[in-house]
Amino acid sequence: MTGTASPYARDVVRLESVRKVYGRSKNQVAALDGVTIGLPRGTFTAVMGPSGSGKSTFLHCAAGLDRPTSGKVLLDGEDLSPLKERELTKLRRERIGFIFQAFNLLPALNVVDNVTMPLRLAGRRPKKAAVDEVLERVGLSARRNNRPGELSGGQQQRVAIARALITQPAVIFGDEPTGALDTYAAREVLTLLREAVREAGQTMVMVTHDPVAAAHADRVLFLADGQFVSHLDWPTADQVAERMTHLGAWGQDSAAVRAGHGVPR
Ligand SMILES: Nc1ncnc2c1ncn2[C@@H]1O[C@H](COP(=O)(O)OP(=O)(O)OP(=O)(O)O)[C@@H](O)[C@H]1O
Repeated sequence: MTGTASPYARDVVRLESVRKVYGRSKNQVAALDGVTIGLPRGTFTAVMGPSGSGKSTFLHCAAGLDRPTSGKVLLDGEDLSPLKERELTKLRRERIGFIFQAFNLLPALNVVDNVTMPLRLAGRRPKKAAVDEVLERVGLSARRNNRPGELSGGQQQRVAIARALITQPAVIFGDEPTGALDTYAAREVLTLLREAVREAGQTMVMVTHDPVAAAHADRVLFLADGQFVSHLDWPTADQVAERMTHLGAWGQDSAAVRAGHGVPR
């Protein structure tokens, strides 16, 4: 980028005044209520917030899976709003990686074929060296011919991480990527994600309910009622948990906060 580049050029993902409204008239819900935020290249961001605060909606809008009601989403400076469905699908396939709680692997395919699926869908021939490297990175070189059903949950999620990394996407979005894993496997997966950011300059955005998972991020953003209300840089899990408690995320406070501020608009 040159000196004339936008001051936001380092943001891989940028949302500007994004609103996402579901429903009609008095049943309307502003799931995102005017969100402006930039996610810089090579950073690991966790998004937390009480149930119903808009985390999934944020992820879906930021990843081009859903269109905002108003406002803009930019990926590497490119405005997604004018893109047609086919162009969005291509962009998601080629420039965005996804990791889901439920792994979403194809059960009939072995590890290598699952990992290389995004390349083949994009009409690109997988290079053996690149596949070997990504399997090595996630510690699955010895399991390359196994099917998902023959792997543990943590190993399956590592296959999904390899599948996300192989296209060298601009950004990887994780939707509760450790939600189905035990503590040990979750820590392994988070360490891998952290390394992909630190060593390979990957940009990573993860929605999570788990303060321990969030504490692996550089920055934790807190959503409440469709707006980012605060953040913590390099927090401990305890600091994240405390902030969540203040947002009324756990226990009786949660219902009180939602009833008080009213998520529906
Ligand atoms: N398709 C939809 N139709 C109507 N309302 C929706 C739809 N999707 C989400 N909402 C509403 O938008 C708000 C935000 O939902 P969202 O799923 O983004 O929250 P969340 O923070 O991800 O919640 P959770 O932690 O429980 O998964 C909620 O009030 C929800 O009921």
